[in-house]
Amino acid sequence: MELVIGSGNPAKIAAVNDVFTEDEVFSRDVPSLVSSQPFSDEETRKGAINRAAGSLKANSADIGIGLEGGVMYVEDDLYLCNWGALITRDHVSFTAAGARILLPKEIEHELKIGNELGDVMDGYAKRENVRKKEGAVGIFTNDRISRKAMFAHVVKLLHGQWEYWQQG
Ligand SMILES: O=P(O)(O)OP(=O)(O)OP(=O)(O)OC[C@H]1O[C@@H](n2cnc3c(O)ncnc32)[C@H](O)[C@@H]1O
Ligand SMILES: [Mg+2]
Repeated sequence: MELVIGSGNPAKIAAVNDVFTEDEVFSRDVPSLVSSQPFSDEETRKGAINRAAGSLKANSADIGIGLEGGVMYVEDDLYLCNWGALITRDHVSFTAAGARILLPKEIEHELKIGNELGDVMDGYAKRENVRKKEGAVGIFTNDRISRKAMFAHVVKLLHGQWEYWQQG
């Protein structure tokens, strides 16, 4: 089977490869059609769905996958949130959300003034390309859960739902 992931981000591509080990995985950097820093569950989920749909248009694969990172408020606290979508060539779609962790107030401030989390994290952690490697989730969990591992969990949720649906 052929899959296409709607991102050029290596952490996202590796997450799909980790779960769909028997399949051929392509990647296409397609637009999420939401803001570059989604600020709610709704917007982040929509970005994942748009990327899955867009990747199927850009490639002839059987399945398109979209993974999107964002942030969302619970009362006054800002959390990292993550969403995934899997869409088949026949337009059957599945969605799932990943881990959430609380972000420090200083990160919240940077995002509120318009900075993207990926850029903020590089400055905060004094590392480079955090978004393509351990991610904010890796930094704030002391490298125990990487961005790839977190997204692999989302992809597993998608894979499982699709398998369950296939069994009728
Ligand atoms: O190439 P794409 O697929 O767009 O990869 P991306 O790293 O930009 O990832 P998203 O668009 O899904 O994430 C939206 C924003 O949130 C940032 N972000 C989300 N989760 C992150 C994480 O765990 N670590 C670092 N940045 C993160 C990301 O860099 C963007 O600024
Ligand atoms: Mg992005």
